[in-house]
Parts: sequence; C-alpha cells; structure tokens
Amino acid sequence: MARVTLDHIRHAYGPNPKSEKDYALKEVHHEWNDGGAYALLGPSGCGKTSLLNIISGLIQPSEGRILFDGQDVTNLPTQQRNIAQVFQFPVIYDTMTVYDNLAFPLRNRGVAEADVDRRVREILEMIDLSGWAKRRARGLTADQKQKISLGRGLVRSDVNAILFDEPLTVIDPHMKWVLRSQLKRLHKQFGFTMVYVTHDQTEALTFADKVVVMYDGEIVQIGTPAELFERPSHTFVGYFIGSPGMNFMPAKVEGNTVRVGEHALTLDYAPKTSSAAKVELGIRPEFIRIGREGMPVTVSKVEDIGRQKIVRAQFAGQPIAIVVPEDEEIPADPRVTFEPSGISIYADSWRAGREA
Ligand SMILES: Nc1ncnc2c1ncn2[C@@H]1O[C@H](COP(=O)(O)OP(=O)(O)OP(=O)(O)O)[C@@H](O)[C@H]1O
Repeated sequence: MARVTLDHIRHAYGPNPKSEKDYALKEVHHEWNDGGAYALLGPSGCGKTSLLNIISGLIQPSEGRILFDGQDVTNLPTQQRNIAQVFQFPVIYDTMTVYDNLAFPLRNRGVAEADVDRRVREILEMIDLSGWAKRRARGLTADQKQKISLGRGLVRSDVNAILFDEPLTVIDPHMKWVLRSQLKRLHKQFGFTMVYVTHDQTEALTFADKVVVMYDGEIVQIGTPAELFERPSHTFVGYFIGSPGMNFMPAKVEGNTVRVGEHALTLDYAPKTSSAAKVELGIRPEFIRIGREGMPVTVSKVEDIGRQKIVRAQFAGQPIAIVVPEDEEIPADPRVTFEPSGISIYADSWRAGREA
C-alpha cells in the first residue's frame, strides 16, 4: 500500500480557466498516510468524484502532481497505477462463476493457485457468498453482484490503494451496515490505503479514520469524526456533520467577550478576527443546556427522536436547536447556557484561532 501525495492539484473541465469559479477542484495540497482509511464526504457537485478520478488516473489534473510513495504517477494511465477500484454499480463478468470473478484479479497477476484459493475463500466468507461460489454471476441480484465487485476490490493485497466510489448505493440498508463494518475490520487487519467517496455522513463517519470534507471544490477539513464534531474548521462542516447541524448566530468579538444580541459571553481565549470579517458564534445543539438559569429562549417545538428530544427555539432573534435527553423537563420559563468548550467563533466561515 502507498502514501498518497496530492501536490498542489487543481482541475478545470473547461479550457483556459481564469478565475477560481472556473475550477471544479480548487487547490488540493495534502498527504494521505500509507494504510489510512479516508472518506471523501460532501454534497453533490463538490468535487469528490473529480478528486477520486485524478487519483485513479481517469482524469489528468489541469495543475499539480500526484505521487504514490513519492513516485510521480501524474502521467501514468490507470492500468499502471496498481490500484483497485469499486464503482457505484457492479463491474463483474456475468458468464464467470462467483469464485472465478473473485480469482480473476489474482490469476491475472500470476498468483499461485493455492494462494488464489485461500484468498478467494476468505473474501467469499467476508461478503457472505461462500454458498454461491460455483454459481454463475448472471442471475444474481444487484446486491449480490455489488458484493462481488467489493470482493474483487479487496482480493489483492499488493495494490497501492483501493478506491471506492459510493459502493454501497445499491446495497440494502441492513447489508450496508454489515459491509461497512467488515470493510473497517479488513482495514484494521490488512492496513489497506483506502479512499471512499460518499455523500452519506453515517457511512463516512463509521468507515473512515480520517474524513475529508469537501465543499465547492475545496477540502474544508480533514479530521477524525470527533474532530469534525467538536471543532469544525468551517461553518459548512458544522452544518453538514451532525443531525441537526451546528447552530450559528451573528456575533461581535471584543477581546475574550463575544456578544450575541444583548447577551455577552466570556471565553477563555480571545479569538482572532479582523474588523471587516463576518463573525458568527457556532455551537452544536448537544452543547446547549436548557433549564431555569441563563439566557432566555422561546421554545417553538419539541421533536421526539427516541432517546433524545430536539427542542426548536428562538434565541436572540435566531432559530436554534437544542438536543436534550428524552426525560429532561423543559421549564415554563426556559433559559439556556452554552458549554464554553462547545463554543467556536467563525470569521468569514472559517474557525478563528487564538489571538497570538
Ligand atoms: N466531465 C465533466 N465536464 C464538465 N464538468 C464536470 C465534469 N464532471 C464533473 N463536472 C463538474 O465538476 C464539479 C464537481 O463534480 P464531481 O462529479 O467531481 O462532484 P461530486 O462531489 O462527485 O458530485 P456527485 O456526488 O454528484 O457525484 C461539478 O460542478 C460538475 O458539474
């Protein structure tokens, strides 16, 4: 498996890009660890597939280089990059048996038949198709065919990376969960470098050890699920990760005091914001406490979501969401406090650091 270096990559589909908006992928400059499991997460059109296709060699970036273990592969075609790919829809040979489909990538490379057999049996078990080994792929369900595609992606252990493009779209919800957990287990066991495209946050957060959040052609944050939850670098991450997403409200910062409407909160640091920036306070619904003390709110609605409730309320003229345990009593004259560690300050959408 390989370390993947994305060296100042930019991509425009049209000729002669002039401004930022002409680029489907703006500057991407990162190094992904050998053996890392990365999920590319973001809404439709944010550039996930473009980036994956640049890694696989299906498209050549307009600018920048891509390196596997320090070796420049920018101009190599897909076949010479030694990668495995799993697409959204099954890519298998209908006339071959399930077993032969899985054996194909190994036999193609001249792997000894005893090793082929051992590996194929392991994979058959993992995708729960051991009983189907001798059946021809034709006539299997879309779900089963996609499991074979996944198996083919995982069967070789000598590839630089395994790339997945929304591979679980056609899989039924229960099986999705099973396969996701198995992918994670396999990753731990074999240390594959995996890049997994999805627009489903649950899929990304359960699969990956690093989630790469993309928005409008840019990587806005690479982090562990906990980092994305606790310290979103960009308002988009706050909004996109979590259900409901982070609350944002216009704010003013003076030293370590932040003002929201008529309320003043004291932080244990002075956020770095310029006077011209659009400043917002961000706090996740899980970090707001509701009770008899603090700042007044008007509750408009309470939604029951099982073991928790979502309280929708108005605070300083802004709609906010608060997550509370299901048995929590909401007083007649409700007030809120914000957990200081859960507060982030954003200046022009980016999380403000500490004043030096
Ligand atoms: N072949 C192409 N020619 C021109 N523009 C393209 C092409 N492929 C993608 N784009 C544009 O590039 C941008 C990024 O698209 P991309 O498919 O990479 O996004 P995505 O995040 O994978 O979206 P989705 O989840 O819908 O697949 C979009 O604005 C899209 O319209």
